[in-house]
Amino acid sequence: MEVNRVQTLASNQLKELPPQFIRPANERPENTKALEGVAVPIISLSQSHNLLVKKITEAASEWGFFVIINHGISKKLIQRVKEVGHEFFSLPQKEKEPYANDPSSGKFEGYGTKMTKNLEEKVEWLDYYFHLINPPSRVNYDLWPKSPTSYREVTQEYNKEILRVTDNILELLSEGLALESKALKNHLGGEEIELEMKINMYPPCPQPELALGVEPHTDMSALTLLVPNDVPGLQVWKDNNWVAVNYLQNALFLHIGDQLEVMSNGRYKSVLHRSLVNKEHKRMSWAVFVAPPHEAMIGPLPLLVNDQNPPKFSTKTYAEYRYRKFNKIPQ
Ligand SMILES: O=C(O)CCC(=O)C(=O)O
Ligand SMILES: [Fe+2]
Repeated sequence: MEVNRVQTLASNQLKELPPQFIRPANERPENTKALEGVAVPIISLSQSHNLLVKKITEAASEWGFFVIINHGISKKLIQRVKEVGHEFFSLPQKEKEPYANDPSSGKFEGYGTKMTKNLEEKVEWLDYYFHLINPPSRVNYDLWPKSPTSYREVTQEYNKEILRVTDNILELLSEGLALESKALKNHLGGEEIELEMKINMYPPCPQPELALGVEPHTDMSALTLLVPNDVPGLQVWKDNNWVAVNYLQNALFLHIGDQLEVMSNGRYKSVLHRSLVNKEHKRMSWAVFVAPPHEAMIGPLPLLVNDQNPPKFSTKTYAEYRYRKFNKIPQ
């Protein structure tokens, strides 16, 4: 199947944005500017435990988003993750196409570009690469880029490090709900917890004020840990405004996703976010989605509901949740 890649379109020195990328007026960045002078929470993981629990719990409840520093993942490793992703997308087009995914037939992993079925529906200005990275027993390494050759080793090492940080964050978030520290991780499948890598590639865009990189959405994961390149673009929704997230070298941008909002019965907020694109510069970001196995039953945790706090969300398998979200069926 022939897919028009955004990267290919962008390489044609377009002066104008093709119509399928032009957002309705009320969605355009030029009409929905981010609020100036608001800073997102930045949290150091190396501070006193009690203070850390308090800060993370507050940020997860009020923002559903925070920036993590002093997380212990080396600058060098983050740099290498970015380099191997960058190298893959720099390959000639014909070397990338064999990795093409096909979401319409359930093949989500691989190299992808969203397409429209009708002209009303607008598309996003990006290509991506999506694949499972954890647990190792479920990973199909044939679906990972084979070029550059260091891709696999670097990504496996990053998986280990992200798992370690995830464990730490889930413990702090459990404590913030007055739960036993392993509670959230256990409900997310314990050692079967799934991590998925999505590399987002946003080529320079001729009219960025009319387009979106990714449209406003909440992640369906439990958590998402993201590192961008140094081109700004991520914005989070807070108190009825968009707030731009500044680049911070070596930091991890943490999003609370839908599954943690459900499990916490709404105490933690799944953050609405979007990304903008840039006229001169290519933007890239590396998102790791942390999610339960598809067969896991996810609902408000029993210890968090009672007569005064009835469940705000229904309980269903993660597979069912995903199916509904993809097909825009109310949960
Ligand atoms: O590129 C970004 O900063 C955000 C990407 C994103 O939200 C996603 O892939 O779910
Ligand atoms: Fe997202």
